[in-house]
Amino acid sequence: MIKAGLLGLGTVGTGVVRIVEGHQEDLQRKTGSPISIEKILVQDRSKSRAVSIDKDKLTENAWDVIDNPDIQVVIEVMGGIEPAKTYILSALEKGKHIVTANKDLMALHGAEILAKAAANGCDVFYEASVAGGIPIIRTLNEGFSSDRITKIMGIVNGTTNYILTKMSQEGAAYGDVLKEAQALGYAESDPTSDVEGLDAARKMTILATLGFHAEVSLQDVKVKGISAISKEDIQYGKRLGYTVKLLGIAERQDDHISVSVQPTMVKNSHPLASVNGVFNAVYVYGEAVGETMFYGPGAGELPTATSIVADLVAVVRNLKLGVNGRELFTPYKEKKLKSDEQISSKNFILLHVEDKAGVLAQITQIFAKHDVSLESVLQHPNVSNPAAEIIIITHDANQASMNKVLSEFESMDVIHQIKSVYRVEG
Ligand SMILES: NC(=O)C1=CN([C@@H]2O[C@H](COP(=O)(O)OP(=O)(O)OC[C@H]3O[C@@H](n4cnc5c(N)ncnc54)[C@H](OP(=O)(O)O)[C@@H]3O)[C@@H](O)[C@H]2O)C=CC1
Ligand SMILES: N[C@@H](CC=O)C(=O)O
Repeated sequence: MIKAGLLGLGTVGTGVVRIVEGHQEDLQRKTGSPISIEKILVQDRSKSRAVSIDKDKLTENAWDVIDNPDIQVVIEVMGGIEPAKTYILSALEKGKHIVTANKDLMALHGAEILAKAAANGCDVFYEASVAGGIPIIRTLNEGFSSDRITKIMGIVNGTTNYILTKMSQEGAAYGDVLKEAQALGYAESDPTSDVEGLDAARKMTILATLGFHAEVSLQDVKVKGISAISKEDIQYGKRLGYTVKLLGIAERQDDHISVSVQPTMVKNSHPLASVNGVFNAVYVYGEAVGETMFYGPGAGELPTATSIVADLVAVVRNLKLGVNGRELFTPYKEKKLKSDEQISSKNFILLHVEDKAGVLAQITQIFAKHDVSLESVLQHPNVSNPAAEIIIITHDANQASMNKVLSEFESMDVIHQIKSVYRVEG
């Protein structure tokens, strides 16, 4: 019998209990052992629970789990940095294996946790920390171990994808859809980290580190969330054949990497454009394999718990073989970040401008001056005031040139507002 301890019995913890109990027979066949959840840490034992559980298993004292000599695996699904970090490091010191869904912790302190695990011969698996039910970490570590990954592009936050889908398809108001996502258990306890892109940035830190084998830190990720996206942006995107998505984008060229999270106009023909609702997808480009994409639910009780219990199975199999602590996938390459001159993309720019002769010529001259070539220009009269809206799609342009163009636009009288600027994919 393998005994596991659970730190947390919220959305994900509840799913873990359901799967371990509901799939017990299959789990035994797959691992050769019965698996039981022995002890569960919660904040409040008196709270009613969504799953029926023997009250004696619940504790408000973390050390009942960590110091329990019968428990071999600790599953951390409480979230946050502290006290989760202290509990995980202490459990590793006691030789216990860790399964966690905590992307905040793995993005910020993954290196320290993996080093402690290596020193103690322990496993640390964190499949559920990125893209909920999609086994993307195992795919990068194992499925692509023979290839050289050059691009990882993902819709890795279910809450924002749910919000953008409802805004785009139903014209729903941002605040109402956010409340729905919270009620469905998708959003973080502080949903600001979802909508401002931080949750996605943490996940991209993890994916870029594993995909490029260099220790990418959260500070390396340029982050912009979805709170400034307007209905106008979504509508103009639609007219031109694009869907607005919050994309995490990690790229590598000649060993220089860039990682960002930003609202992006995705061409409707690109497979990421049709990933809707709480679904996530991760597009991976490998030099040898070419284009691949992995799709599935990115959040929610049972999808996330599926990944957690799969990690638990991996720990138990390793225990049987006596090989725990051998699959820690620590980075081995020096990290070199791309400069703005090396980061290149197509761009969507929406300008509010004065509607008079020669304005378009002035604008296109600025692009030409900085060597930015244009793919299309659309002018639309704004009925509410005597101005016009100009939507420009550029060809691939480097970030440094684009910054110069935008900075010149800011000082031009004929441009009333640089309304939006988005990267374009596809
Ligand atoms: N929800 C999702 O879809 C996904 C979540 N994750 C990650 O999984 C983790 C868990 O998320 P989720 O289940 O949604 O979180 P919840 O807020 O639903 O649950 C947290 C659980 O941890 C317990 N807990 C929290 N802090 C403490 C503490 N200091 N001491 C004791 N117990 C504590 C709570 O106890 P009590 O019940 O008594 O309040 C609760 O049972 C997070 O790291 C999250 O980022 C990852 C992928 C998807
Ligand atoms: N809040 C997250 C939950 C999963 O990581 C999301 O919405 O994707």
